[in-house]
Amino acid sequence: MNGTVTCRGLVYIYRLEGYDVVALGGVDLDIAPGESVALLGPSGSGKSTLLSLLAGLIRPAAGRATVGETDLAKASEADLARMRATEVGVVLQGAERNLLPYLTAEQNVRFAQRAARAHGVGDLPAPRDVLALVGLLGVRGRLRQRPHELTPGERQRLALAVALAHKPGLLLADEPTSQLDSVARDEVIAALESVRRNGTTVVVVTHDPEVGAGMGRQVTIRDGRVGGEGRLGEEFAVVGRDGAVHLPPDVLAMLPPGTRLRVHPRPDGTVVLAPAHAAQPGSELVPADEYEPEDDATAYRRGQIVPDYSREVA
Ligand SMILES: Nc1ncnc2c1ncn2[C@@H]1O[C@H](COP(=O)(O)OP(=O)(O)OP(=O)(O)O)[C@@H](O)[C@H]1O
Repeated sequence: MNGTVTCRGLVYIYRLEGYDVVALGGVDLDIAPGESVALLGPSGSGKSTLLSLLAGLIRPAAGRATVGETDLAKASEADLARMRATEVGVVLQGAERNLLPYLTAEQNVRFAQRAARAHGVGDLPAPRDVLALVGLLGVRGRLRQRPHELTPGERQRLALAVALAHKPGLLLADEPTSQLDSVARDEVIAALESVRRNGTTVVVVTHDPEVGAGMGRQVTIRDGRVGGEGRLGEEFAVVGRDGAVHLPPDVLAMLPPGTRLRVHPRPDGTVVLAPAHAAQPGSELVPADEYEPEDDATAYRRGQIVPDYSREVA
């Protein structure tokens, strides 16, 4: 069990006939063992592509990514197969795609352990323990039922159990709550939390803010890069390796693309971005040594100041 993820300038390009789609344009991301992270962001921003890369299903076009000890750019196909069989558990979108319909819940988990066993992993957990971890043990004899006999929420938790059958250090789940009602969704969130408490790193792609809130950290992917982060209820913009910052949508509405900004570092470690068009003759920004945060309201009304962005982003 390790579960560490490191991405540096990670790029992925879909090469289509006649043109390329740059799905990831330089992702920098660190995930520590035992963290739970939600990947959020608009449709098409690159979340699923990032998940597929971390799962070793596709290869980076450039940049670096490691999962545990495996360098995803340099690893051989055999290394990647080993990583998938022993270190990473993947839940594809749509519970059914992860399950064999003719096997019972318990048999599905046992079957999923075969690849790890083939790679020499001996101390695999009992399927019942894995099912207990996701809250499926003792639910009306669910162990002996087949996927179609389970409720949608139970089916999704069985898909989690199958991905966890070989006790991976990292669980990757793509939209694990899509098409679930709120009760089933909350059960999946609780199962993911139980998995994290058990020591597994959890990375979930989701559109659901409730799922995002249920994870310890929220990472927003925009245009193929990490655009922002949330931790403990606080929102942060993230400075990219090229110095670019994705402004939150409400600030972007005030500062549309192409706006010229004056950038004023402040002694207190904050930075003020002032649109060039807002500066009136004789209304210079408050000098750094006289700057007080309560001046913001006045300066804001003059259109001279926009929200501060801490340089000390997490
Ligand atoms: N197989 C593919 N072939 C070509 N382009 C693709 C393929 N898969 C994804 N893309 C493109 O790559 C970009 C990122 O897609 P991706 O599916 O990773 O985004 P996403 O954030 O997961 O979107 P969604 O939330 O809608 O699932 C998009 O422009 C998408 O159209």
